Amino acid sequence: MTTPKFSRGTLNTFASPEQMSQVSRALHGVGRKLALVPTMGALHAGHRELIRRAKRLPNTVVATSIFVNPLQFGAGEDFEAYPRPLEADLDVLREDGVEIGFTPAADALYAEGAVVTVHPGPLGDELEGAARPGHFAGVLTVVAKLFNLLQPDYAFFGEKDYQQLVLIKRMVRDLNIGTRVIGVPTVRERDGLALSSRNVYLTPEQREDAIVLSAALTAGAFVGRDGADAVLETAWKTLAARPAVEVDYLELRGTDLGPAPVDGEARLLIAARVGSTRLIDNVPVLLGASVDHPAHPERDAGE
Ligand SMILES: Nc1ncnc2c1ncn2[C@@H]1O[C@H](COP(=O)(O)OP(=O)(O)OP(=O)(O)O)[C@@H](O)[C@H]1O
Ligand SMILES: CC(C)(CO)[C@@H](O)C(=O)[O-]
Ligand code: BAL
Repeated sequence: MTTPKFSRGTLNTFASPEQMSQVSRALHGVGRKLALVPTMGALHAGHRELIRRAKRLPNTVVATSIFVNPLQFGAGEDFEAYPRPLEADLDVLREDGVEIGFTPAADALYAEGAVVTVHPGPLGDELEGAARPGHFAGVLTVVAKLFNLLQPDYAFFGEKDYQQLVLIKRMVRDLNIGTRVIGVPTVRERDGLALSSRNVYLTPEQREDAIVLSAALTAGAFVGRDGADAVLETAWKTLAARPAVEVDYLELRGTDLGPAPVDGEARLLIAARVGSTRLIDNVPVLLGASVDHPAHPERDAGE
């Protein structure tokens, strides 16, 4: 079988997994590296930041996959409603200088009767996994399939989906996958709201309410020096200003999502429902009095 055509400096789109795999092997064969940015489409500035970082790598072809993965959606979730503006997405990829767009159909990616999946371990049932049973098995399975098909040297994921990033890093480590996973800080609107494809579901009023997620996280992180209880109390106080926002969880964890340390780096994570839209966010927190915190002039003046 002849290798499908790949032209440098332009967007090449492939829907066939077999063709995608052939092209990536051919590119590796001529010494090019591959960076993969997996997405579900409806591309926004968060995705574009992942692409921008990938584009910085030397001698590397950037591939973006666009695939709304049925396996990671539970019954009653928004699989059907999820936005799919494919033509606009391909325009974004062209504008950003992406050379490969991989847009498989679900029945091409999943063989009929496929039953083997990647089990995420206990963390897969916590936080997002508690609210979305089976979600992370679906995510890890599709990411493993993408890694197998493209054999990317690098793959970029956003910290907005922090638990997903931790689990993908763990999968790569535990299954000896040769891809280097790179996390990218969350891109936000000017009022702090984390960019998400699901923000389009919000009414103008809900959009106002949604600001409280990032406001609560940053308020909590700001008092990290005073310890875990202070962080959580401050975040909850901020959340109380928007009673229409229904918090699913607000948790302080270690950076690997194990228990938070008394002193050191931690992560504050939230999931909340604004109307019928479920939003997530998280921020880094420095915990305890014995670590160096950024200066806080008013308080430090009194010490
Ligand atoms: N605001 C953001 N900043 C940085 N990365 C992001 C941001 N939003 C999404 N990403 C990353 O882009 C990749 C693709 O995510 P996805 O296509 O699900 O978009 P999304 O906006 O997270 O959609 P959803 O609202 O369904 O979670 C993931 O690695 C995700 O973490
Ligand atoms: C990583 C991913 C593309 C797998 O479907 C998805 O979970 C996402 O967009 O974050
Ligand atoms: N960004 C994570 C994909 C999901 O919510 O299904």
